[in-house]
Amino acid sequence: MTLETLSEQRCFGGAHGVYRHPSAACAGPMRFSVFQPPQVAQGKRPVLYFLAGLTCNEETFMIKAGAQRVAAELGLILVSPDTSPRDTGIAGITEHWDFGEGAGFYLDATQAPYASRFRMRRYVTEELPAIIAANFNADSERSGISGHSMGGHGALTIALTHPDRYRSVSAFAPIVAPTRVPWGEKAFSRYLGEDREAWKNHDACELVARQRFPGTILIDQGAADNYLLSQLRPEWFETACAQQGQSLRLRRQDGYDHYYWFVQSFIEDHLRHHAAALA
Ligand SMILES: N[C@@H](CCC(=O)N[C@@H](CSC=O)C(=O)NCC(=O)O)C(=O)O
Repeated sequence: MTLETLSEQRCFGGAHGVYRHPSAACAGPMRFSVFQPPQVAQGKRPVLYFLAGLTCNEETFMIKAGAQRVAAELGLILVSPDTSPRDTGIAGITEHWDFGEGAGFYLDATQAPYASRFRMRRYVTEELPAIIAANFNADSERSGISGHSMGGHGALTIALTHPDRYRSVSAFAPIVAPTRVPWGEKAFSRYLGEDREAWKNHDACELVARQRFPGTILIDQGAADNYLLSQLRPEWFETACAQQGQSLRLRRQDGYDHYYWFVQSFIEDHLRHHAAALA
């Protein structure tokens, strides 16, 4: 596998880079970004994967969240993948902002014509970690995962499915029950077909009822989020966690909306949450 460096720049004593590589999972080129803290010069460091939301790409989190200063202090490597394969050539795939390119929902599509390219679950959980381990000074045994909105859904569902691979999880304004809200219903019916039982494997409320994550899940949610009632419904996850005995720290932040002004206001707490679990 060849890893192509698209850019690499010094940042808080470490480096920020954007990379491209041929992906077996997504059957085409994929891009991701990495912040390496200065401590990678001394040895392997823990890794935090951050999954961005609808319409975002591999640079959104790195440019807008302002995470690098504290990640440099904590010695955390940050990795943010693109939100879907690109230039797939699938008919109509760029016509919607909440489905298709830029909206991969961190699952492996089972339906034609999407199944051949939209395999973001395999990409994020298998292919990308192997690339990070092979090319960066990363301690793969100490990996955490976080995300925003669609990416919060990705972080929660991936951590709840693979608690053996991720030692910490957090989310900003996550879609916690995609099987019951319009964004999820639209994407899942296309990527996964009409069998709603299969959808449940990608729904954090359903997954937490099956098995607990061995650690506290941290979620921040803006109380003035325009998507709160229509798409997010954190109280449904709060109830599911309470029923399962899952440790959850859900913080409702007065006056904050859905966007990266909100994410950048609380990213430090999330980085410290992960660093403590990955120490
Ligand atoms: N239709 C709009 C809105 C897209 C949008 O709100 N994207 C959010 C994530 S929503 C859930 O996954 C986002 O993170 N936007 C980037 C940002 O910088 O805030 C559009 O097309 O822009």
